[in-house]
Amino acid sequence: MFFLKSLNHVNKLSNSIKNVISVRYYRPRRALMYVPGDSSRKLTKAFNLDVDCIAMDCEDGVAMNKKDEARETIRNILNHEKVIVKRDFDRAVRVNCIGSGLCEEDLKALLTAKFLPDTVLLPKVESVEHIQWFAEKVNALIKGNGNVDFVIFIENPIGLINSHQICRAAVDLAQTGKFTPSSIVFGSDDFCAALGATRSEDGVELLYARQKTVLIAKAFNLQAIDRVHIEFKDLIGLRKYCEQGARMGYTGKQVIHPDQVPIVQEAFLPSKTQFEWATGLLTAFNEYQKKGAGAFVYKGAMIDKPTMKQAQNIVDVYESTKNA
Ligand SMILES: CC(=O)SCCNC(=O)CCNC(=O)[C@H](O)C(C)(C)COP(=O)(O)OP(=O)(O)OC[C@H]1O[C@@H](n2cnc3c(N)ncnc32)[C@H](O)[C@@H]1OP(=O)(O)O
Ligand SMILES: CC(=O)C(=O)O
Ligand SMILES: [Mg+2]
Repeated sequence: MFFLKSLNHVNKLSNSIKNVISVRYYRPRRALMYVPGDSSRKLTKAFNLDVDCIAMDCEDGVAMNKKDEARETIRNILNHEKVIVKRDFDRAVRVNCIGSGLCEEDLKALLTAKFLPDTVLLPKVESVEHIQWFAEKVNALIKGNGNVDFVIFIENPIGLINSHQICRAAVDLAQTGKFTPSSIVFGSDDFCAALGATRSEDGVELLYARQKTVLIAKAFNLQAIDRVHIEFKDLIGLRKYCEQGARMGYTGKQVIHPDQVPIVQEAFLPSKTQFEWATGLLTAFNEYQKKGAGAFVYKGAMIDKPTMKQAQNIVDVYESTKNA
């Protein structure tokens, strides 16, 4: 269900479960926070927050006449080693979309800085050709053994229709490429605009696209990152939509304002009760496997492999996110 990179994360395990359960490496993106790349003030503020992912933006958060400034400001940041204040965050960049004619210049500036960004976010992906274009540029620009995580944005109808082939191409080209597909972002604002839909309180106009995006993500073992709640002062609504997204299978949510971060980070973190349920279940599962039993009863419910996988997901996320 989740993207796995290596097993070296096992060192972070709590002592109590260290010898019983393994934890798979997981780079969390519960809150993916946009910061306009031309705003040094906001960037400085963001680096001091307790947030999983900071997306330094060259795209829609930046005015057309500030694109050069954003690119230069972000490149200067990437020329310095990442400084961890609150937690080891994902230092990500969102480049302009391929159709804009600005993407190549963004990639050239950002992938040749002294340190690579951890992740490149590519908006408005529409086709396999977009992925091929991206792979060619990234592979040519990144030197040596460098590799970046890759986040695909689905934010218009043609992108959604082609999303299966897009993900297939990304996963296949990554085998020999310098990028690793990690997530799909649902860009609901652009999606609404492209659809000609009117945003409503319950978001019914986006339901199909929101569900299909999470479905495609999970089919390719990618994280699924839910829509922005643009009414950033409405923190009660934000919590409600986080809970709804998490129930649908989303693993995180895009945010635009610091006040949104703690609510989102908390909403996508499994509770201590869930974690204890999961570790207890995994321990029992290991014991029953040794005895040759595939199915068994745990806390009154029948458990077999699918429930074990859900429990493992909870442990992975909990362990990777709890440490500041
Ligand atoms: C659909 C999409 O593509 S979404 C992605 C593109 N959009 C964006 O990136 C927008 C990001 N967000 C923002 O720029 C801002 O939050 C706005 C414009 C919406 C509101 O900004 P403000 O009016 O300054 O909000 P507010 O006064 O409440 O901000 C409080 C503090 O948080 C800071 N802040 C606000 N947003 C951010 C942010 N995204 N990152 C870092 N710091 C931020 C402000 O600078 C301010 O700090 P300061 O007083 O020390 O300067
Ligand atoms: C986040 C974003 O890019 C969108 O909703 O369009
Ligand atoms: Mg968008």
